[in-house]
Amino acid sequence: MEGPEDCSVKVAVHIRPLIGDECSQGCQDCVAVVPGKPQVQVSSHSFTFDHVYGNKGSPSTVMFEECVAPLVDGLFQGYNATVLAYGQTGSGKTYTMGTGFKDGSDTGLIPQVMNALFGKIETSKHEIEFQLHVSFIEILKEEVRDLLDNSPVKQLIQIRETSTGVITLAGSTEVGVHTLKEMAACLEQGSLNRATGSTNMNNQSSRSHAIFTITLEQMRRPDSSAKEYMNGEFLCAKLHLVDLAGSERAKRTGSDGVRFKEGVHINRGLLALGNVISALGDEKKRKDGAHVPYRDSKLTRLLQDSLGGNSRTVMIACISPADINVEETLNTLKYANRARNIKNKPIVNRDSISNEMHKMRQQLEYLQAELLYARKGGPSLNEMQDLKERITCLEATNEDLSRELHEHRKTCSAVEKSENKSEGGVNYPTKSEGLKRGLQKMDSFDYQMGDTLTCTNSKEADEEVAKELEHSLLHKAMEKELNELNKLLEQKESETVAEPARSMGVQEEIQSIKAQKVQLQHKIKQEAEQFQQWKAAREKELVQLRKEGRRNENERHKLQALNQRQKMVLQRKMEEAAIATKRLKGLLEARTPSMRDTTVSANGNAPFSQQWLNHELEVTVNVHEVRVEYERQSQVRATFAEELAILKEVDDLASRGLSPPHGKRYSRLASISPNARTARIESLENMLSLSSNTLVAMAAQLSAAEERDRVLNSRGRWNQIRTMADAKNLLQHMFNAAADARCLLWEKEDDIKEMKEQLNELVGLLGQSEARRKATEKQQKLREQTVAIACASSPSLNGNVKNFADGMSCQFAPSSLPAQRQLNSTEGTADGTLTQSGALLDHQRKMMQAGPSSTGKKPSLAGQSGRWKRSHHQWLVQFKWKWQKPWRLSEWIRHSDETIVFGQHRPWQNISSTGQMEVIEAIDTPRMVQEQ
Ligand SMILES: Nc1ncnc2c1ncn2[C@@H]1O[C@H](COP(=O)(O)OP(=O)(O)OP(=O)(O)O)[C@@H](O)[C@H]1O
Repeated sequence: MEGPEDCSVKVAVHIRPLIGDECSQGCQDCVAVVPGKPQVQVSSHSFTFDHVYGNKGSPSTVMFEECVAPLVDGLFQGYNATVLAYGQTGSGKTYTMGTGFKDGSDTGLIPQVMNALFGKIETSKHEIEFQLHVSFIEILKEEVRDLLDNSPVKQLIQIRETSTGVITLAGSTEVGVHTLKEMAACLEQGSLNRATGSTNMNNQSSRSHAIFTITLEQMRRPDSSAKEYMNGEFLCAKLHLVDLAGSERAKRTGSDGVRFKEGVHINRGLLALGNVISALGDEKKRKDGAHVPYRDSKLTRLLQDSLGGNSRTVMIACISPADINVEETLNTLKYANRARNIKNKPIVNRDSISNEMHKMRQQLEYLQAELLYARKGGPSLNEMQDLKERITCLEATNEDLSRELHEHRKTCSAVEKSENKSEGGVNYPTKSEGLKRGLQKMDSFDYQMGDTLTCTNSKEADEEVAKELEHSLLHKAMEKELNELNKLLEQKESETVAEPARSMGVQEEIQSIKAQKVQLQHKIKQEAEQFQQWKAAREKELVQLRKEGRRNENERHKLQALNQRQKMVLQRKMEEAAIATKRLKGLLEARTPSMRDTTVSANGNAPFSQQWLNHELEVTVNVHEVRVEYERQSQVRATFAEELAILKEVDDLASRGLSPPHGKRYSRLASISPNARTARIESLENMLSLSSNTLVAMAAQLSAAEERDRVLNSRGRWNQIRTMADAKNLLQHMFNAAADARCLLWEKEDDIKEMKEQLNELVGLLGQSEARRKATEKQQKLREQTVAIACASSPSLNGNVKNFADGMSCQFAPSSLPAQRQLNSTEGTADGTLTQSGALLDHQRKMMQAGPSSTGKKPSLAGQSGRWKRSHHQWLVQFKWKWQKPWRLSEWIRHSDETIVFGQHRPWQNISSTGQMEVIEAIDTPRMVQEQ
């Protein structure tokens, strides 16, 4: 073992772009990178790391060269190394590491590591003998699984501890690999075997920690001169490439139901790393085991070995830039920031025993070879040495030539590419022409669809004017021609009168002129008809357009109103959320009273320790409030975003002259006019950006609360209680608070129960009222028919019967009252069936008995009917009030009985029932009256 080297964990943040789901949810990019600096800004928080990639930080393509390539170099010097990807689900860990490796794709760090590794081996294989092994395991819940196990029945790997305290994995496959292809096959096989599931944020979510370990053994060839980086004979180093499980709060992933059990473990990414970090950073905590998250402490140690300790470690903190994920992003960044403070102690691994064995093995080989040649009488050892040197020389030449060839090929392909590029350049005008055409098409489409109100579309108006002009010119021309023919005819006719001798030739001319005249008249008529037809069609078209225009206009107004209403509601909600967030911020930033201080404060308030407890409870409730609000707002935003996505899709299709496909998704939004669509898109975009700021602010406070909670928990929230008396005091206080809360909860639940019952009754009443309305309508129709028949048979009765019928309908038809008033006025429960309103009546009876009405007078049912004539709403209010203040029950009943206006008989109850009246009563007479 060589001397220690101090090395802190390097942290690089990788910001992936917004992905499909986030874009369709209307998420905004809320992560900014300070230009030219490895600094990330989210909301008002700013973090500095060793590197920042993506989102206009350094390009992701240089991540390998800057962060991982030095570790690969170190591997050849015998240093263990670890690269671990950390972050919430869907933040790009698997993508960054390449542990979802398929079909030889070389995106991701691991494929690049493999390339670099074999590249380096290739250049020094003549000096050094290399052996490579890989293992690929995943830790899912508490189990370690071998991803390279090909057997049909897979055995779980046992974690064992040797007598020297080294943690080993019994039964994990270590595959010896010789080529890049073989190593890639292992990565691919393991990637396919990984446990994946679907979460709200990632369809293909890896639900476990995956550790791909490359073990590199190096033995210097006896004749090697490669001393510059290999002091000893034998080196062994491991490179752990770790893709941790998502670090998010389990609830947000939505991995519930069947996946609940695993959901409990989702935080393990965070916990395991947290454990390692605290274990590495704080010896004391490691000893008392306060941070061991796994039941199996060996598992924790395995992770510690893999994730840090004596290796050079780079942590890539993967984050999503979407505002919807801002809380987890902030948590990740805070975590990553803490990881930078961890100091590891990388060491060069030299195994002295293997070193010795290797030397002896080589010696043995040498002696065996010598013996063989001596027996066969082959070339002497010196000759052999010469031959070997020649071979080495030839191999070196070969290598030089290969390198040259490689360089040459590279140059050729670069030239080819640039040629292709320049050829491709020829296409640009074509492409841009296509784009131009598309734009033109869009323009003309908008132009046509732009305003369908009237013929204000200037093109159509121009056409119309031209057509009318053409018609009038033609008409005038033909009229002129007709006039001329008439004149000519007159002239010819007068000629025949003046000179009858010439009449024979003139008569022919006259006939011809007359024929021409008839033809022309026919043409004029035809043209006039055609014009009229065109005009009628145009009128019809205009009427249609006006109708459509009016419909569009209505729709536009409606949408405008909807936009405004939604915006107002959203603004109000945002304001409420902002107030809650501000309150939470205040609470989080407030100086909390010390829990240890049990003295009573100077102003006579509760002891500081109790104030502390109250404060903590308030923070908890506020955090809950903000979180609930946050979830709600996110949902609202998702709805807006979905609508926006559909509208944009429809817009895009329309711009290409296509109509949206049939289906539920489009049915509601496809038919709105282009103008209304544009306005709605604008409004939705506005609302989305409005909600984004509030969401980010809320998430920032939630993250701060989580951080505060973490700090409190790590300090041991209750550690400050030192004496039993303090504990008892606080316990009593807590008990009181819990009891108060429970009582309040009981009251609220009781209220809810009451309200539900009352709601059911109201629904029942509404149903009855509706049935009555229908029956009365039927009656009204019947009556009208009777009146009509009567009028028809005796016209003299007409006026009287009609007045009588009108009078009756005004008097009796409940439908003449608005529905709400019917419900609130008299019929109410008194008209309802006893079965449906039984509970309420029972209750009422009980109250009657309990109250001063039990003075001996048996309340009449008619009296009860009067009680129910009170507004139901009033009754509800009093009923609720009574339950909230039970001690005022008797007072309320007395008051209630005194003020009740007892029922007045309905006028129709006294009317002698004949004819139609009987029918009305049969339907309208309240059951209460029937009971009576
Ligand atoms: N840099 C990137 N560029 C483009 N797409 C990316 C990038 N990083 C991740 N993605 C995409 O984001 C999605 C989620 O990525 P990935 O599966 O790597 O997340 P993860 O952090 O490993 O999630 P989990 O913890 O759930 O396994 C994938 O569809 C992936 O293709």
